[in-house]
Amino acid sequence: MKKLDVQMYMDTVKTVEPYYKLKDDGSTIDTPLEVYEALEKFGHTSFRPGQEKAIMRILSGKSTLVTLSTGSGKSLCYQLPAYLYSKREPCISLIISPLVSLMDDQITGIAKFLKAGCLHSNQTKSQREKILEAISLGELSVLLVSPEAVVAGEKKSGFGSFLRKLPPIAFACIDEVHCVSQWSHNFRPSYLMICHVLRENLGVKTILGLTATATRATRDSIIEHLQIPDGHDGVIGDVPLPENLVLTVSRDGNRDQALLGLLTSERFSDCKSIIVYCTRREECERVSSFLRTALQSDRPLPTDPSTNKKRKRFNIQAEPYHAGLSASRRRSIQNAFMSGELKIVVATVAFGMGINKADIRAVIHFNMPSSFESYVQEVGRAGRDGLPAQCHVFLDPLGRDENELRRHIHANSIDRHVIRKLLQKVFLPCSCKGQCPKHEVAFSIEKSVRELDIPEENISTLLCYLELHDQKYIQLLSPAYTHCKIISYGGPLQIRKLAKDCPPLAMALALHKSSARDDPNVLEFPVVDVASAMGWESGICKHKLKNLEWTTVNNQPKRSPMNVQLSDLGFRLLAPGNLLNDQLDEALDTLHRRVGGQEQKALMQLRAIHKTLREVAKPTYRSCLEEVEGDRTIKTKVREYFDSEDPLSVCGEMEAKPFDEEVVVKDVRALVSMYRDNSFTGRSVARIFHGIQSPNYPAVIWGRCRFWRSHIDKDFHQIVKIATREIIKLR
Ligand SMILES: Nc1ncnc2c1ncn2[C@@H]1O[C@H](COP(=O)(O)OP(=O)(O)OP(=O)(O)O)[C@@H](O)[C@H]1O
Repeated sequence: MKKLDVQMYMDTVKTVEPYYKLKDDGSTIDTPLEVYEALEKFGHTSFRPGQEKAIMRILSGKSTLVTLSTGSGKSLCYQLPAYLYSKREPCISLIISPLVSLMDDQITGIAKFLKAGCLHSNQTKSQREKILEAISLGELSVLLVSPEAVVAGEKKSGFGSFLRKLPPIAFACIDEVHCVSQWSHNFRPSYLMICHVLRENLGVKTILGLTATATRATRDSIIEHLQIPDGHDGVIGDVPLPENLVLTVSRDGNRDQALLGLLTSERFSDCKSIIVYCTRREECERVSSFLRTALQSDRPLPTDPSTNKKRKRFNIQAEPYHAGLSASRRRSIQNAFMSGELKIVVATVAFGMGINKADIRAVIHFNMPSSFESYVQEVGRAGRDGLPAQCHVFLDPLGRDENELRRHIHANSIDRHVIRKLLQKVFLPCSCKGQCPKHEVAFSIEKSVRELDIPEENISTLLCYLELHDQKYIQLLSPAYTHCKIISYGGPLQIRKLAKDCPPLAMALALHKSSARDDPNVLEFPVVDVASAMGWESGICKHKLKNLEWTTVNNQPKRSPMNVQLSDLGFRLLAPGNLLNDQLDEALDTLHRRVGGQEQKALMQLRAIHKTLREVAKPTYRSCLEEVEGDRTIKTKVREYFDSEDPLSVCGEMEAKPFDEEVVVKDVRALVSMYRDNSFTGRSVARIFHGIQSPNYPAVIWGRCRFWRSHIDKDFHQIVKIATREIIKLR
């Protein structure tokens, strides 16, 4: 929404007063009877730890962070207040959840008396319209939406427009709220903006954050984002890792055989639903077919000691699951696993986000997890029913897993000169004197991705950082088409004739005159250039231009001989054009520091978990079959990590391991001379050597090059340095 629209919208928004008043000292009142009655309505006789406090805080209008382990009953913390608020007055509670593919399932899980609906981009138009109608009729008490839908709320039409139709919002709940701070930098840029939009654009005062994993540092940053009035006192949490999980680690030389041994051992053989996590897609495929073959062999049937009868032959089916599979294949594998038909899923971490299967009995990390945060989240998918569940990590004795995970981290780092190029697209020079009111800027997403050689998501993130910067450098607008092509079937004269009544067309013609033009019947131009030359908003220009396709004959609308095509979706924003060089440098430094900081942090998180797992790992899986006293050590260490003021201090100094430069130098030269047409940078060479794909160097093509992944064991930044130096020498 634009500022003015926001103001108008905010003026019409009726705010919802807290359900209960706070005591004079700012604390919540004692829990009234009606809250217990509501609890009973949800089918429970008593609160689980943390629930009562969270519910009373939300009913008293105090923003709160709930960090409870998976399966501990976090949903009630928003469902019960939503129920009471909606009983008192017409209002809605907004639940922001990143799990778009599972929203429909989440709705099914909500008690029927609490009218809930969801809005997401995977719905058909008619499904969406039905929900919108229910919203406008005030029939819904709870609405689940994706973070993107909330942030896209500035659009006048389309997906984001529903925000204007909402009844007063009682409170908002952000699920997986750690995304605000932890991996949001590349996971979902929109998470960075949510709190801002909720507060500024939707007038939400109370926000509830839910997560299963948050270190102290993450909690600190969530407290800041949610503006929790009483800081850490407003955090309700338990120690991650439920007691029913049995955790072990081993560092077997032959992991395939060890995995097989583990699965057929007494500890795991009765587990009916198992997730095996691998880092790479290829590994998922390989391990699942290995398991299928190995587990379905005609081995003699084991005897069941209780009945003394031969047990049924293993009916194990293992299937891979990763982002490289088609959506329908992924869905059918997920469904088979959920229904219990499929026993083992060998998956990348893409599997499991929001999987709500209470009886997953085991989670095995065939490759080590990338941080304690991911570890806790991934093992937390097992044993949600509270019954014992088995978890095991295989640690590569040679540390190759760590290299593999490091690749993923480096994939998101960005060169300083690339950030500078992006800033040049954002801050276009203008001639404003004094404070610039900010101009509309739009640039093609596709072209920028190619030019900067970084994915769209990373560009969005950088733009979000600029918007959230203290200086509020820019204001992001929703993406829009940037290019206009007008084809006149009535010849060039027709274009000029219509230009008389269509100022944007006249301006396009004027601007276009100076450039060479091949076909006189065709006029092509960037819409924002025309808009800014006129001082109009590009949306209005596009509307006027699109209207050229219609004419009125005898008071009837009729197609004109013009065809107006809008194309090339672009990032769109408002930015000042007269920033001083110092300010530009500052913006550049901030972004570069932030990206570098994220990379450094992820590397340290990886190192922290690797170091700890190495300390607790048994030499082989066999030592983990019966005695599980190691379990205690792991749990203590994980808890220490989450409670520590400075959890990453366990890593010590990060030093790159020295390596033989000569080999790398030789390979850089060979690569550059082999592919002369490519304008390599130090980073693009390092990415190839580490097997990291980018928009201009996709794995499907470069994966065939002999240098792909050839130096994965060497420090990425050292390779960037060496390659940059060699490329300059070769020029
Ligand atoms: N007070 C309670 N008494 C008994 N059972 C409860 C209570 N609160 C919640 N539950 C039950 O606990 C189970 C898990 O709850 P829920 O799905 O809310 O967990 P969660 O913390 O949101 O998990 P996740 O992290 O996976 O989202 C549900 O079956 C729910 O009905």
